[in-house]
Amino acid sequence: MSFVQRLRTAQHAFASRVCVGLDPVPERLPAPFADHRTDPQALADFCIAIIEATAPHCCAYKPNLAFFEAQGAAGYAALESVIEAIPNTHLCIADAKRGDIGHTARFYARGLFDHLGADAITAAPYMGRDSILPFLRTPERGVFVLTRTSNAGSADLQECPIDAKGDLPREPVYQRIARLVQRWSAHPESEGDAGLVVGATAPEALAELREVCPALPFLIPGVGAQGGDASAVVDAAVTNDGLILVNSSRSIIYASDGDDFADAAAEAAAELQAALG
Ligand SMILES: O=C(O)c1cc(=O)[nH]c(=O)n1[C@@H]1O[C@H](COP(=O)(O)O)[C@@H](O)[C@H]1O
Repeated sequence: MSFVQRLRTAQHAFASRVCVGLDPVPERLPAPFADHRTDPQALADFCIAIIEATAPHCCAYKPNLAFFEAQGAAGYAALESVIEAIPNTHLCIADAKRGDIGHTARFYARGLFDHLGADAITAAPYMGRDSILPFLRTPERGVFVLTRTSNAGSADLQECPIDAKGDLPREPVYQRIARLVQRWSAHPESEGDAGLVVGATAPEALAELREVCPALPFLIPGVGAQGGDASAVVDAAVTNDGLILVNSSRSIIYASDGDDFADAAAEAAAELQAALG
């Protein structure tokens, strides 16, 4: 089954468009971990408790590799056990933000898909088609390409106009990225699915990109801690064909710093699930 079909199935099964972001910061681990916050095993135990509590309210998890790699080899082992704990009914998006020449990208793909077992990954488009296509050569997997990101500096490059080229119009860089991702997705060598990463903090860009790419799945971070509005996201980006997967990390996993952290995370995930309809 294709990545998009699997995502659709998971979204139906849990009636949820929520992706829970797993971005564990040792200093922020809740009270039950107070005595061993710097132990990478605590990162794993915390994330696994979050997964168990939030599973009924979400369809996917997005571990961001940075938070695990920061702990070295033991942190990477923690990441492996966290990914293993994600139920088969849910998808795993490895937030790795890769982007390198094709030869190297093939090995990134191998590590993330074959070794870690991610269902999809995130990648940066700066190096163009041969940096993305290797991720699309794996059947049943997905790659979400950074298109219009949620952060303060996103406009520095992404909103710059870019000249017309061939049948591509003059347009802002983020729209060009979307058009190119659509082409890469339809490339004869592509066996996986491509999608866009579009921040919830720019709902007008979300709506524009939905016009450009009516059927690509969108991974949408930026609700919760970054202030994006869930209902604006739904208005801008939901269509019959185009799935949205809305990620929130801090507002769910740190909903409480007490003994009730897992219940509080479940409640925060359920609230986002309800807000996304
Ligand atoms: O690729 C991403 O997931 C991503 C893209 C983007 O434009 N903005 C963004 O915040 N992210 C990631 O999404 C997560 C957002 O975390 P919270 O702000 O805590 O919900 C982090 O892991 C970010 O690295």
